Amino acid sequence: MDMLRGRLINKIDDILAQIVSQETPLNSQLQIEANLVLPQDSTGLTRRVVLDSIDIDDLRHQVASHSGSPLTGTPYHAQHAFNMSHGLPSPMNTITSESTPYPPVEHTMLDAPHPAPANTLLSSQPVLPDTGSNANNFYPILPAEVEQTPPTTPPVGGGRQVEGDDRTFPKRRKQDNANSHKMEQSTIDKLIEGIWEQIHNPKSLAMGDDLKETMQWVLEKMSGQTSRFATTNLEFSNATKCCRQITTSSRTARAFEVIVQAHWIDCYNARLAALREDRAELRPQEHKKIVLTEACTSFSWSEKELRNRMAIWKGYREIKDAAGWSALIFAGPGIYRFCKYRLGFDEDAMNKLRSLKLRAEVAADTLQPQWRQLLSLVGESTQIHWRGHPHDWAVSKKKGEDPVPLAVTYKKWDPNFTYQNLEDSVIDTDQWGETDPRRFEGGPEHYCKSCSLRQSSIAEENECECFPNLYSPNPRTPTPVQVFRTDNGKNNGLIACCAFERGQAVGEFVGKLTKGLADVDVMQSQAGDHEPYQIWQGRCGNFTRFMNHSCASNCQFQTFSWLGVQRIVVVSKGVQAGKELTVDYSGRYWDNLDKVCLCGEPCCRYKDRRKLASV
Ligand SMILES: C[S@@+](CC[C@H](N)C(=O)[O-])C[C@H]1O[C@@H](n2cnc3c(N)ncnc32)[C@H](O)[C@@H]1O
Repeated sequence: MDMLRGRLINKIDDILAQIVSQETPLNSQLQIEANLVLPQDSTGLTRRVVLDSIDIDDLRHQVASHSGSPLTGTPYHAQHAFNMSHGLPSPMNTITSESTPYPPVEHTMLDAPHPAPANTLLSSQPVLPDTGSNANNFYPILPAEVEQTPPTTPPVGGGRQVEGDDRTFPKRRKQDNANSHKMEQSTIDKLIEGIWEQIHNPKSLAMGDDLKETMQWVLEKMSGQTSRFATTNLEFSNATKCCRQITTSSRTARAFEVIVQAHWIDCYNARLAALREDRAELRPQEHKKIVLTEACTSFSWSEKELRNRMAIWKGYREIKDAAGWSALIFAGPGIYRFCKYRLGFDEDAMNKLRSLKLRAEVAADTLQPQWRQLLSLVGESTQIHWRGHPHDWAVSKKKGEDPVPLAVTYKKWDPNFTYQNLEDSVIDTDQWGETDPRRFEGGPEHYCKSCSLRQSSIAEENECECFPNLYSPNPRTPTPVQVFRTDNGKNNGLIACCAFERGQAVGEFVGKLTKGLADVDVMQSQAGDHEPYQIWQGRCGNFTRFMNHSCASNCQFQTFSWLGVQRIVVVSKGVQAGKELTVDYSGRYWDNLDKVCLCGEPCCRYKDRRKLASV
């Protein structure tokens, strides 16, 4: 029954999502029927059973009033629990095919305090029309489907400079019909994205507390409560902490469960193989029967019950064999459904999982190394394999290809390459002393220049939610991105492990705050009418340093002010999980740069540089 119910729910959910996104006349009804087809040797009749009828307008109204609609890409199943009984939805500088990334050109400090903006990366500048520096030169970001090739920025100064745009950043998509024909993510893609989310969530695996300790802790927290339900602020906060604690411990327990169950399948197979050798006189079916009986006795389950569970556990083992232990451990509750119904459990899915294996291990080892301790339960090595910062490794999208230490990927240009990962920009005190060149003048109160709401580092006082994943009083969680080896001559690039919704911040362009650099890649910016500054990422910064240029980029640089300090934010224009994250470096970057663009887009503006130079 469970399986039937699951299949029906999925089917009906999909139909409902389609209907809601289509035009239907007012007062349309969706009638749900089933046909009971009796065998020919019986009556030969088909009996129609009307199960229920749904008012489409009501349905559409409910979906629209819901905070996340299926049209925004949130899994429909997660939003509406369909009640079956009631029927209503409750690199560079040479013209070659291979570019050199961040060439080991010695950077020169210019004497002039306001250096010529040579070779600067300009954020979002390419989307500006060629009409000078007037603030009204607004080139709007259109929805992805209708976005046009932006006009080329005229040559200004040198090249290799990027800038942040202080106008608009991509807004979250309206819940209109623009997405109505969007394909739903496949089950495997949902599972994979779930794995990435869990790996990048520092709270997903708590180690060391056993259940008894957790219960004791919960009881202590609850002891002073005035009623069974938390009513005061403190009581509610305690209840929330208890709930979080239990949820985290049960997630850990769940990880224990899946690895032990997957391992048990290997034990079962080993026992079967041993029996085949010891009792060669028996037929294969008899060997199987003996082992099943042994297992049923120990589990105290019927054979049917055991077989049902084994079917799911075999799924866990298949996932472990394809994607490795780390993916299995971080898969989360979605894995049960995936294995139970084996929806999309095909060769294509298995190949996706195989190419995920080493990438997931790097992320798990560097972000949540305690995951390895769980492996002692199944006799596997608990040795951490990939050490350091997650972005100290350049991973491969191809299955079986080992991640490479970042420094190795720059060896041919710079044998001594090092990169220091920074959370926040650092001030080049030789240039700026202790003064942050990004700071605007102002009082203790800060209001967002974009949404006009109050910004504060105190949770209760902050109202600005422009980029909550970067700027909010809550601690930041690691961004689900990886540095990867590109296969078209661009050396490294940045890959999105999870989707980034349009308008969502991917990360802040973080590096050394300096000035006067020439002939190296820099971000050029200016806070108000203060002296311009540069952000240099040559040897220190964050993952934004690895974003390649595309003439049809899926992200853009934007200036944003948080607590009176200007930031350069990489904002998504809508990026799917598994895609390379790209920005448009702009004409100013490419000017005088003897490299060709390898973005491969039909609208590429910098692919034929030889031709340009001869004009
Ligand atoms: C900010 S770095 C990006 C990361 C770089 N690919 C790496 O491996 O370090 C910029 C350099 O990457 C390379 N690059 C980025 N986008 C490119 C493109 N579309 N075509 C060719 N090379 C590109 C160029 O060498 C460029 O100077």
